[in-house]
Amino acid sequence: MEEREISRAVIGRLPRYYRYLGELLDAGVERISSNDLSKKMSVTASQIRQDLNNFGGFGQQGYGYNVKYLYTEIGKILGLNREHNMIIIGAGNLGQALANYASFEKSGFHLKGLFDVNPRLEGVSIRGIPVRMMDDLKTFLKHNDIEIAALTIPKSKAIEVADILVASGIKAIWNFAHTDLNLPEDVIVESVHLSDSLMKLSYNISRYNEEHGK
Ligand SMILES: NC(=O)c1ccc[n+]([C@@H]2O[C@H](COP(=O)([O-])OP(=O)(O)OC[C@H]3O[C@@H](n4cnc5c(N)ncnc54)[C@H](O)[C@@H]3O)[C@@H](O)[C@H]2O)c1
Repeated sequence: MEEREISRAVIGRLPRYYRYLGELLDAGVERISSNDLSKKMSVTASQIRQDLNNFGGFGQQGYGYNVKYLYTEIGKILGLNREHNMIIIGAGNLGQALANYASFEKSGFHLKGLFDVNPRLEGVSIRGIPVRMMDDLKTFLKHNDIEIAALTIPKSKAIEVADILVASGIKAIWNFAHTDLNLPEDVIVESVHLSDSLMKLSYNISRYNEEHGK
């Protein structure tokens, strides 16, 4: 496939296409028109055509899209055709919830370790993965090929711990701590703020109430 610069907005929509196409595949659907996909996803058909044309037009006029091909190609763009090993730093409420969510494995994200500073968590196992102490982190990273670290620790510790991770060779951080990490350019950071999503929900509730005179 031809390499092109794809806008961040389009990239941001790809996981959703990937999810829907995966469901269609599971349901045995081989082809889908942009109109049908549009109805399913509540996105305009022209948006779908525009987005998917970025990748050299997977669709054929009159035939619709080949679901498996599109799913595979979007998966490749999202890097899901490779396995990713990850660790979680901070085995508290959120860290344990992430560790318990087995579905990440289906997309090729393999949880290899959980780390914390709380000695009471040492030896606790989540889905067979023991919580290790931070003192063991450097040695663990030396002997295991880990690409991603999820940071689910208090904000006050995030910068210090991110620096340790980077010094130990981690190249990607999935940051849940509510703080910006100022890391070298070759370290990829994706920050997640569930509260942003909740605020969007709140905005939509207010808008709905206004429109309906409530
Ligand atoms: N981004 C989001 O959407 C979102 C949602 C919920 C929570 N959070 C954030 O995630 C973090 C964790 O939340 P939680 O509810 O799981 O808290 P928690 O207190 O249950 O867990 C935090 C864990 O981090 C450990 N820890 C503290 N310092 C550490 C260090 N230096 N190295 C390793 N582990 C360390 C603690 O011992 C504890 O087990 C907080 O910063 C919280 O604000 C973010």
